[in-house]
Amino acid sequence: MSAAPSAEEVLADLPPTAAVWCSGLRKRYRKRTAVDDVSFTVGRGEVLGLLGPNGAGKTTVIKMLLGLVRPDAGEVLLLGRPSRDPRSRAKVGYLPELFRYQPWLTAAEVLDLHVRLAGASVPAAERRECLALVGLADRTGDRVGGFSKGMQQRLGLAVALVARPEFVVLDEPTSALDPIGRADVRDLLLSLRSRGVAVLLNSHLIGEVERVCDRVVILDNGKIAAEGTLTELLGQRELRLRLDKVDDAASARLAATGTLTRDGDLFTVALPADPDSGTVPDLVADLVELGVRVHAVEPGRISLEERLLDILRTGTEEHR
Ligand SMILES: Nc1ncnc2c1ncn2[C@@H]1O[C@H](COP(=O)(O)OP(=O)(O)OP(=O)(O)O)[C@@H](O)[C@H]1O
Repeated sequence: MSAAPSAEEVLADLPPTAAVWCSGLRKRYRKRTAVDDVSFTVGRGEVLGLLGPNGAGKTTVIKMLLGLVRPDAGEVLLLGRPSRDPRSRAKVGYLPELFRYQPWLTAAEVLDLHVRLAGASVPAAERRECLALVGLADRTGDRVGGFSKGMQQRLGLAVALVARPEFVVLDEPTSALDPIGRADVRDLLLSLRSRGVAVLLNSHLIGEVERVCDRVVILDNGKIAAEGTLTELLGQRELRLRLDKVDDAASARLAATGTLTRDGDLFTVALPADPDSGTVPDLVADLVELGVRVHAVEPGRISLEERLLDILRTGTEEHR
């Protein structure tokens, strides 16, 4: 008869817990309520965007998740354990909003220091790769005191990523970066997600959040004003086409792509939730083939920025 599995083996067979689970988080500073009854989850491999105006409570939530601020009420599980447990904290990478590294250290030394602080063992080649990943390959031996703001932010990203985290928290990771740097961070986030690493992204650059996040939590006055996937928050993707010479066959072709509405020569097709890359070009090619004259084709869905402003304005009115 085989021996009964150990508790470790039983745990290893369970589905992985969420990267973060928090429930009923509250925090007051004197008379000011910074965070009021906030609950959400970040799944493994999920990129969650945390949005909201200045002072909404985003950084306070992040600090409570990481055990850096003690909540007045509520609970947090980080990688399945209490957030103060060093075993979970060792697997979390954090880029704080305000940070400053020791100016007398070189980039490579800053990374070495953080690897040691995390109690991790990361081979030198991997540490160098990490600096290369954030675009600092040729500055590894330079002192941080001589770095530009954007270079310091890149180093901060390397620090957050170097100890092979399972959950990464990035508080305004691109505020000092140039457009190429921002695009690099986007690619970085997508590659983390593909490796099953969960990411919590706090950014005022809403277009950036819209491009990379699977789900968004919007905070306002310390409370969750809205949350959901982009499709839940923004509605389905639409395609708007300005067409003429549309006969029955062309109408049928349009309707086969998604629910069709028409207003004169403006046709709107609600696209499937996850259209493949051929959906739109195939439709246009078929319409042309059917003799339709295609004057314009444009995506139609409100942007996350418009939706955010709408939610915050409505919230404010409800508040009055
Ligand atoms: N240590 C503190 N002492 C007193 N009040 C604080 C402290 N930290 C945060 N607050 C207050 O809590 C509220 C939320 O602040 P928080 O920094 O979490 O907002 P935020 O959403 O991250 O803002 P921003 O987008 O400007 O970074 C603010 O009213 C702030 O003044």
